[in-house]
Amino acid sequence: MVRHTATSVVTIERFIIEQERMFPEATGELSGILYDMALAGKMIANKVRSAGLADILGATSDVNVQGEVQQKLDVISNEIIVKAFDHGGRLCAMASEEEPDIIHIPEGFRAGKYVLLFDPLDGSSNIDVNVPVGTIFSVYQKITRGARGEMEDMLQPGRRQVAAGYVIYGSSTMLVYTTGQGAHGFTLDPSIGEFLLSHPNIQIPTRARYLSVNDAYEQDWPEPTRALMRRYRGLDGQRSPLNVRYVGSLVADFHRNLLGGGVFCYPANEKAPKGKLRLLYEANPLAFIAEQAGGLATNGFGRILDVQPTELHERTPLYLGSKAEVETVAEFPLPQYVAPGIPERRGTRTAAPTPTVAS
Ligand SMILES: O=P(O)(O)OC[C@H]1O[C@](O)(COP(=O)(O)O)[C@@H](O)[C@@H]1O
Ligand SMILES: [Mg+2]
Ligand SMILES: [Mg+2]
Repeated sequence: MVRHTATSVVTIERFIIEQERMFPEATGELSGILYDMALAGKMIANKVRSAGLADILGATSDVNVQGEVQQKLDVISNEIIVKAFDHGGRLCAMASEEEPDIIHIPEGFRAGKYVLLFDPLDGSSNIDVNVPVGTIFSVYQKITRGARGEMEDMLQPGRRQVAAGYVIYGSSTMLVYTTGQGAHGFTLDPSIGEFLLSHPNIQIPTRARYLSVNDAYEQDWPEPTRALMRRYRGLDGQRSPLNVRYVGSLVADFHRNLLGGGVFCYPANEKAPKGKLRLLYEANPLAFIAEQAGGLATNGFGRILDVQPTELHERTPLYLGSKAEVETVAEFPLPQYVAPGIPERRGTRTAAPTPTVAS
């Protein structure tokens, strides 16, 4: 692998090709998917950047499968991604936060061997107030026979992802992705319209600085969760306090913690027994990035990437970020509102996930 520094002028396309060369059997289809995601990211960035000038702020009158009112930019971003991928011959199906069912490749187009799952616009509640938002994506290889993508191809444990990443639309637009060879960040240079390598081989700082949690839900948290948050705040004298930072856009909170060191938490509670965030297109892709950057991700009962999904839009409690802070979760016996979806290992309940080599 060619070694690059943050100052090398390397486009994402060139970087993807160099990574592909490490796999002589590669067909270029996965590289093509990453190109198309970079293109879709640029197109969405364009919309987000000028949102205040065009009539694309605000809500539609439609409610999505999550029961949330769709924002205009949710719908626009979803369309941009579907159009970027529905003809390329690389995918056999897609799934989106904004669509109830699998999105099949239209008849007449060659179906590829991969499936793509995505959150077209993450942090929708922040769109109208100019706070960073993002796009999150996850890619798997098809496992079923036949050309069409099936639900089984979507419901694979996160450890089987072949690629994952996100685009953050903040003070600059960045794309961070992994194919299992480290996590790498690219910054969009608007003057040339190119994503350039700016953060090669990201390593999440082991010494955490930030805690990202919405404590407006504190009254609904069970006692062990409150105790965990007291630990992070240094209130039980076991550690120095983490500084609280919460944007309310998962991508933005995760990105800060990935670069600055920290832990993001979205616990379950009686009212939300599985938390809020979606396993397939929010938790799994960021967990893959976190692990590739030396961090961890758990649902409080085990490694997020080992969860066997059962539904397309299933939710999960999420603790994600710096290794030591995520491992701390294991010290607090969180109540199990629902089965954690992780195959039981005889006699152990290990909240702290132990990353294993992808199978
Ligand atoms: O307002 P809450 O309950 O803290 O939830 C905020 C969370 O919801 C989300 O906005 C959900 O994602 P979407 O905007 O893609 O639906 C996350 O980005 C964020 O972390
Ligand atoms: Mg989201
Ligand atoms: Mg969304």
